[in-house]
Amino acid sequence: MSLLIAKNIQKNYGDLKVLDGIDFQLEKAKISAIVGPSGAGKSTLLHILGTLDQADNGELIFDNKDISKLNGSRLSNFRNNAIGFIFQFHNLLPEFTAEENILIPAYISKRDQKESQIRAQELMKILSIDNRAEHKPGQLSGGEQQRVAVARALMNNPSIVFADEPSGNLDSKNAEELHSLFLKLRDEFGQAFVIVTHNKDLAAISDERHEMRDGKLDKLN
Ligand SMILES: Nc1ncnc2c1ncn2[C@@H]1O[C@H](COP(=O)(O)OP(=O)(O)OP(=O)(O)O)[C@@H](O)[C@H]1O
Repeated sequence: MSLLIAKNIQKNYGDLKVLDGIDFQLEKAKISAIVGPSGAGKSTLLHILGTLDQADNGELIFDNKDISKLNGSRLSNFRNNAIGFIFQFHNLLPEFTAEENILIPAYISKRDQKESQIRAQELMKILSIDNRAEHKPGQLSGGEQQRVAVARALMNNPSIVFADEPSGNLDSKNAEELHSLFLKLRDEFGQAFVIVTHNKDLAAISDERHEMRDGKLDKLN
């Protein structure tokens, strides 16, 4: 059964037809890469699939549930519990420690504090940042900051993590480490990812690749 099914997603910005009837599916424990030229609409699609933005038309079915019509607090509750996000620039809060940043989604969802702390500590171990828990983002390397952002994305145990150019701001060694981490999370925890990327290595290790071009999404071999 598919975790996510998107049907006939359409999005225009004024006269600009950015998404022209996109169909997309994602299974559990799969990494799906979306590639394509700059301005093709990759981020727009990712934001719509991740419910950060709304399509003009189309259907979004998450875990067998039609979420296309959700809005307001029901949509934000759904998003905060079912979806994780990783961006190119990690968007960590500079005044908070690594651990506090990781805990933010749990605070928002009012999850049990003790259990959340245990989960945050487990995630920091898995991501090899447990010795950085008390550091603020400014005291962390770029690779460590991005791993904190990955832990934050995983905090509420999302069905799907959406990542927009997650290694776009990393040097090749840190990028490679991050990519290995995605594979580990897929293999050990069945985590599913949708990743927009220009990074050829990341596209190559993904389970499937799609190309955005002229408003359409094509599956590549
Ligand atoms: N809020 C908006 N209002 C108007 N136009 C927008 C908006 N967001 C994106 N666009 C336009 O939609 C098109 C697709 O943008 P998008 O960011 O999705 O492309 P992309 O494939 O992710 O590009 P890149 O690889 O450069 O990040 C672009 O022409 C962009 O200028």
